[in-house]
Amino acid sequence: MSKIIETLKKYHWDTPVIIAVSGGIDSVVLLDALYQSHPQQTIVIAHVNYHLRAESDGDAAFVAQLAEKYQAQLVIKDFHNQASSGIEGRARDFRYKFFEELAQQYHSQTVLVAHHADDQVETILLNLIRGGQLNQLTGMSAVRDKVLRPFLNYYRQDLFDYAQEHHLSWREDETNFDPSYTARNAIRQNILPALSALNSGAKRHILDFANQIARQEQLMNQQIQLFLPQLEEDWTKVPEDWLNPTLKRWLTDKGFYRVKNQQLIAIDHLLKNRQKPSGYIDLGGDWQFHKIYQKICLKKKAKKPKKPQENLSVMLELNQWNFLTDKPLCWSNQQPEGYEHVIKLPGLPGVNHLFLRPFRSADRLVIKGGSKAVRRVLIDAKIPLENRHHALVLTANDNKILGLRLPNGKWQMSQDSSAQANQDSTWLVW
Ligand SMILES: Nc1ncnc2c1ncn2[C@@H]1O[C@H](COP(=O)(O)OP(=O)(O)OP(=O)(O)O)[C@@H](O)[C@H]1O
Repeated sequence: MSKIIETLKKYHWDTPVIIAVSGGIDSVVLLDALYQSHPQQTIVIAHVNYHLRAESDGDAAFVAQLAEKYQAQLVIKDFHNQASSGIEGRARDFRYKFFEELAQQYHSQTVLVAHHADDQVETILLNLIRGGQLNQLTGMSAVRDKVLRPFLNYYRQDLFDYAQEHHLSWREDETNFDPSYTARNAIRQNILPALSALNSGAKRHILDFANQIARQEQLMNQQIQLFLPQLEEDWTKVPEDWLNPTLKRWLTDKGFYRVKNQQLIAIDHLLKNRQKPSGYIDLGGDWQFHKIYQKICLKKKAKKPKKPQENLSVMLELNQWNFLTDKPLCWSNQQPEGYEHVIKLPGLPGVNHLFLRPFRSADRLVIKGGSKAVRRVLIDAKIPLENRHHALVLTANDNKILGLRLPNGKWQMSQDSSAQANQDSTWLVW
């Protein structure tokens, strides 16, 4: 019995099985071998008529004949291309979406496609020259969701031999032979033959490398799984060499499959930059990667925050409640009782009003033995960059800063030793 049939016999599928048949030699061989190896299996043939070549309708008619020959059900879906570029990708997406719909409709867990070892080598080389992530060099997976590729260990020649031996006929796609048509064709027609002339084992060696990479990836993944919880809890706990691969996995787990190398490098720089305890990197779309001290997270790009007008200050009048902050705030000269939060202010003789306004870059708080820039206070209090503009300073007149209200609602007061708390004391309450 043919090795190919033996290979298929090893699979046990629930019925029905969906098989993607283009009418080309690969899928014709797969269909025949499926039929021979699983004679009791209910087979559903899925075919997409792309209407891209003059022969497209002929292909569909040929596939209909195959359905009769193998007593299979047949579903043909028409693809009407409206775009002028990116047809290949669009056609592929359309095809896999169609397969998934069919699988649901027929309650099937299995969609067979006939990619073989030569397709795999071409895919690996294509990915290699396009650039991207190392794991793309492992090529197509033998199983992904419901899609199964049982021929990845067989070369085109093996399928050709099978077709000859079993007197099969198939449709030829002339565009497959035109190297100017796609990069894949150029690899198939020119580059792989040239590589094989240099070393007859070239294709096998490329596949071997891909398998080794896949195994390394597996090992890396096992280790990365252990680091993922640490990354979320406190990224500085992840050993430096593992940070980048763990981040990559974290991003893909969150649905970011197409993060570019440049972006990963930028993220790496941001994390290691001690001068910048918080910051972000654009990931494309509306998303950003954020570092906030030891935490990392993904955030939707904030709509440009309205920068508070720096000169906008709110006057606090004695014993009047003010609603500028999330909890109403009052400056009072009456001994406060029963308030959750009270701050005692030094006597301010002759002062009838206080002001609350967004901080300015030159603002400084008085501390023991000197002063400290409000900007620095915010950094030391680990207020993320994007929240800092919510900080408010309390002033008696424009220059004398009594205190700072942090965006997290906490206060830091100036420690002005010249100002005595006395019977003229006032209080801030909220
Ligand atoms: N028109 C089609 N209708 C149904 N199945 C198809 C069609 N074209 C291709 N397939 C399935 O996809 C397999 C791969 O086909 P082919 O190598 O032509 O596609 P490709 O465009 O290189 O594929 P991919 O984009 O999936 O790598 C075929 O063996 C077949 O199982």
